[in-house]
Amino acid sequence: MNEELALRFEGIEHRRTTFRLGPLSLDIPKGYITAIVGPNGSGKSSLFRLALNLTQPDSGSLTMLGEKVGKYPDEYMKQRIGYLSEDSSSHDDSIRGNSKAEFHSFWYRNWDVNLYQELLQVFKIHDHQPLSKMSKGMRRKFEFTLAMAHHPELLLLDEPSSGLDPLAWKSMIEVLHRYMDQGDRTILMATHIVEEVRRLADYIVFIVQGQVLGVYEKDELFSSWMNLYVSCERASHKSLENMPGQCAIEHAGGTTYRVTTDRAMEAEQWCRQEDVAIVSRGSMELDDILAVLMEQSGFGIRAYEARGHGK
Ligand SMILES: Nc1ncnc2c1ncn2[C@@H]1O[C@H](COP(=O)(O)OP(=O)(O)OP(=O)(O)O)[C@@H](O)[C@H]1O
Repeated sequence: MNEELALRFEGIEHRRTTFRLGPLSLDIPKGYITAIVGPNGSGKSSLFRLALNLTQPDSGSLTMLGEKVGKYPDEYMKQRIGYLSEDSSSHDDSIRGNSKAEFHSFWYRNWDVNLYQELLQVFKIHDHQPLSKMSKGMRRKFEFTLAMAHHPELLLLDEPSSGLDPLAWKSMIEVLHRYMDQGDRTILMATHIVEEVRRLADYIVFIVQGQVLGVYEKDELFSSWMNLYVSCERASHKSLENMPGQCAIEHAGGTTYRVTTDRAMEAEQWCRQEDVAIVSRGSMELDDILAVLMEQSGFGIRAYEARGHGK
């Protein structure tokens, strides 16, 4: 058993009529924030449902906080986890916020009424309303508050900022930073928001069509991926293909080419050696990197068209 891991997916496969997740293996380190990033329908929420034992894999095994998922009753594991699902449950619509909180206080051993009240104030929530009467953002903030208030060791957040206004989003980021400051806490979050990943994540997992494309340390990822605009007499598609980490080459006019590399430092060194002038450098955003990775793995638009589809 690895004490350093919050979650371990080992050879997990989950088949549905129109979708197959895996087979995949994935380690989520303890003490860090990991963001799962991928297009709609790629399997992010499915990973959460498997971790929470809401659905079971067809093969493989899953370990969470050192325990095999499914070995103990869910009630035991859920004491240690805070979960914010993508959608609110309609079963709770008629319940008032404070009644739901009362239920949580009874059920969770570590329920912290002071933290609960503090977060209500931070997010300006009035918990006497029925949940169905709260606005989408209000309800999201309330459910986030509930997920936090029993001091979970592990937070599973499925698109946490969905529906939040910019001020509430900032508050949420601060609350999450404060949560992590306590040490030995872990967050696994699914998100489409690039800025959220930039501000929060230590690690990034890219997932597409049920397959993990890679796990990356965030700062390393952003510093190693770059668009280099290069120019030289000899510059031709052919010679630039030898640039280290070269992932894509596009003619940008005249003798200038845009080369995408995932090994920026080595690529620049190569340019100096080969007498290729670097005209400018462009950092890459997460969605650009994901698009290139998808092309490389055969999941991208070009790869799709090359297989004779989409014409
Ligand atoms: N209850 C279900 N029954 C059958 N198929 C399902 C069910 N829930 C999800 N799926 C399918 O599983 C696939 C992955 O869905 P999932 O919700 O895990 O994706 P996601 O990455 O979280 O997407 P999004 O970014 O849109 O939230 C989709 O093709 C979806 O249609």
